[in-house]
Amino acid sequence: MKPSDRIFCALDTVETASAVALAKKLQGTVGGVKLGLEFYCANGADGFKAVAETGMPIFLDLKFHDIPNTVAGAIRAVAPLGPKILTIHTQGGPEMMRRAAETAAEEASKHGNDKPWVAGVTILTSMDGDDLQAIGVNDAVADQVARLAGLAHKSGLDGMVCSPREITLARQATAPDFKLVVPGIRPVGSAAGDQKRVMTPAEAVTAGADVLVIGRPITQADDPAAAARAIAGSINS
Ligand SMILES: O=c1ccn([C@@H]2O[C@H](COP(=O)(O)O)[C@@H](O)[C@H]2O)c(=O)[nH]1
Repeated sequence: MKPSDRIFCALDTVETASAVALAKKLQGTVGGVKLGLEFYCANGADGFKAVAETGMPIFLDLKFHDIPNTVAGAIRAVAPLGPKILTIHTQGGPEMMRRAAETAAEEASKHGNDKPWVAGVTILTSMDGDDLQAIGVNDAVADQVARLAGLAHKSGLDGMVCSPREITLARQATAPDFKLVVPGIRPVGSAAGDQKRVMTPAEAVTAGADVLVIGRPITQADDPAAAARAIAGSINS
């Protein structure tokens, strides 16, 4: 796999036209784009379809977190769009994750699409140990991520979302082919912003990340395609 193919650029905007323009500019410099809550709440399925028309593979990052029946219904609703990756929260528990995985597989075959990877979000990369304690989780971030990783794998998910700092332990708690989707990526010199558990692109790939999710270091650059190329180059070297 080329280093650039591992990069999914987060298009966090409410404007379909900006997302489409950026997706076009990034053609050939990244493996796909990510549409998340901000974009989908503003533009819904029509916005998704407009970006999909550029030909870019799409990671639909809606982080479903609800009872099993509701999450299954949400997956049925977005499955016809044919996303390459979908996210749910692992904290919804094993039954919710099982239903999500089953539903994604059934719906993909019904609509003639490739089965999306269903990836479980563990602990958001914007959180640290103090944030976990504040919500009543007294374990260290690493221990909680390892627990959720094992649960996600046993529940039939295709992969998980974790910070680059937990890649090694996530791999140990799952399997060699379990997809590790990794935000919290900051090239040397980039502002961390609200991200608390970060590493550089090269460090994350060396540790074993399958997909690097990178937003602002690309989208806020003067030349986003050049920024994406520089990131891919840093992974290569
Ligand atoms: O734990 C998580 C889960 C998802 N994200 C998403 O990734 C991007 C990161 O964007 P940057 O601009 O590179 O910080 C963003 O869309 C988040 O919603 C995450 O950061 N952490």
